[in-house]
Amino acid sequence: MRKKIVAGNWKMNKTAEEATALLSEVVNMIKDEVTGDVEVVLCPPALYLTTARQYLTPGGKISIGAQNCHEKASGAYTGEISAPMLQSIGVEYVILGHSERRQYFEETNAQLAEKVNIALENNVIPIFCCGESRDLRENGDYIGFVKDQITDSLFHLSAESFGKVVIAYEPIWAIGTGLTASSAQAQDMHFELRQHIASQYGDMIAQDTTILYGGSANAQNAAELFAQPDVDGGLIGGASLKSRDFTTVVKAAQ
Ligand SMILES: O=C(CO)COP(=O)(O)O
Repeated sequence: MRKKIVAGNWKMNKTAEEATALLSEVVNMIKDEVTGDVEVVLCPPALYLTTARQYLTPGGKISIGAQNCHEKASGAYTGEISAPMLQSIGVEYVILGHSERRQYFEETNAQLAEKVNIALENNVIPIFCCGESRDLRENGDYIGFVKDQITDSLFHLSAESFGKVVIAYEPIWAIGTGLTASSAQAQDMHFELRQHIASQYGDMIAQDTTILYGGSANAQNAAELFAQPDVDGGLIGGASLKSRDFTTVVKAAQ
């Protein structure tokens, strides 16, 4: 049985004081209200990862994730953060290949393959993001495009390593726009991606791969999205910045 996961990507939001308040609210609400089998991954800005760690109880439902890491283990890369550093402070996950990083920081599929490698070498689980633009959705082979992102950045992995990766399908046109993919659109793409994974790694691994949906998922639409057979949870942006909304989304996945 594959894992259900709801991850909150805070992006570049919250001062230290605000972050601490949100962490404490979210941790308490999840502890009190979420009884089912769903893993929660909080991905605050890197500056607050150590603080986030201190709020978690060992063996609990909540893990922490970074929003990015560098493809090298260490060195003269001013301003960057490496996978060994993340591991050394107890970070379990790292978001890689978010469309904002692809767009604003020109991350390529080949570079992301290196980031995936170094994360896995350091026991940090990649949450690998993929997704098409609006233009591609309307005018092109958007399914092929997203499959290629997965092929180019992940299909060099051994079956054992691939089995650790979490995929997040985030159509760019749905991110921060309020334009959620319909549950049918999400299901169709997740089904296609699972078939694609099966073609490389076989049906067992494909069935065990957690595929999250991201893009304007919120307290109102999460239940319908997560009810789709191939949607295994969500990667949540805006709605992860409010403790009540985020907890409602998490509950929708249990
Ligand atoms: O990019 C996202 C999560 O990584 C989605 O953001 P929104 O939920 O704000 O659309």
